Amino acid sequence: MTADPHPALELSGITAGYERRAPVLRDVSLTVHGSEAVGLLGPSGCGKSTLAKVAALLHRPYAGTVRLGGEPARGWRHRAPRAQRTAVGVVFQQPRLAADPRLTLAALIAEPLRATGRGREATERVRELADAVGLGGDLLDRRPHEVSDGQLQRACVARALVLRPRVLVCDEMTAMLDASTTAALVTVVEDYRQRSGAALLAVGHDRTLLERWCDRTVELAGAGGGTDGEEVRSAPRAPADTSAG
Ligand SMILES: Nc1ncnc2c1ncn2[C@@H]1O[C@H](COP(=O)(O)OP(=O)(O)OP(=O)(O)O)[C@@H](O)[C@H]1O
Repeated sequence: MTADPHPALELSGITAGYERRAPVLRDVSLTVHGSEAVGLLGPSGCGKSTLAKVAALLHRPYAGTVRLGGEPARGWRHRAPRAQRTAVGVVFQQPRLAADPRLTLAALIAEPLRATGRGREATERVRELADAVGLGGDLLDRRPHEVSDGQLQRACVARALVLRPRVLVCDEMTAMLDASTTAALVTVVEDYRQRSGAALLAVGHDRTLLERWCDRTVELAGAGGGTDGEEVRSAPRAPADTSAG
């Protein structure tokens, strides 16, 4: 790949952990260029989700730098500047933990627009995204407890795309889904990326899926007490096919 002075996402020397305990990640670096899809693999507990949260500005590392489009992160969680927070869309593994149970699916998808003063765009954008993720009938009017996990995850993917992020972080997005919902949601993300040129960091355990889906995969090591260094293994993409099975 030619030199890219402003990669979509650049993690440099990230050392991160929880409550000042021993770091889970030590000096991990990873760059995802615009339009690139990178799959992040590694054993359970090695820190993949921690790195995903750091990338999404949701977890402050002990040390290291996150750059979005070349700009260093200027805060974490709600203290991150709006322009940086909204540049990253995130989908988590468990939609029930991520979704406010009081909101209808329509309100859930629209909420980032309303929170950024763009509520007027909500009706059209929700309709557009609901079509894309396959939420039809009265599903948009239901609350999370009235829909299946797969339907709720479809809404969470739509929500992650609603502000047209430059970077998407999908943390085990498909781990709870059946093969056809997995294939549908991967297609939605890929359609969005092809149209927008957004970068993707996809965390998962399903090596076959990530190697088909992504341009390359990287592997965090992990054994005992944290991940050191960066790309332990990097595999090229298998022939294009985003189906799960
Ligand atoms: N909120 C937290 N507080 C304290 N420790 C945490 C917290 N979240 C994760 N950890 C610990 O950090 C380490 C890395 O967790 P993380 O979820 O990043 O790993 P992972 O590679 O995504 O695992 P998995 O593949 O099982 O989802 C684990 O030892 C975990 O117990």
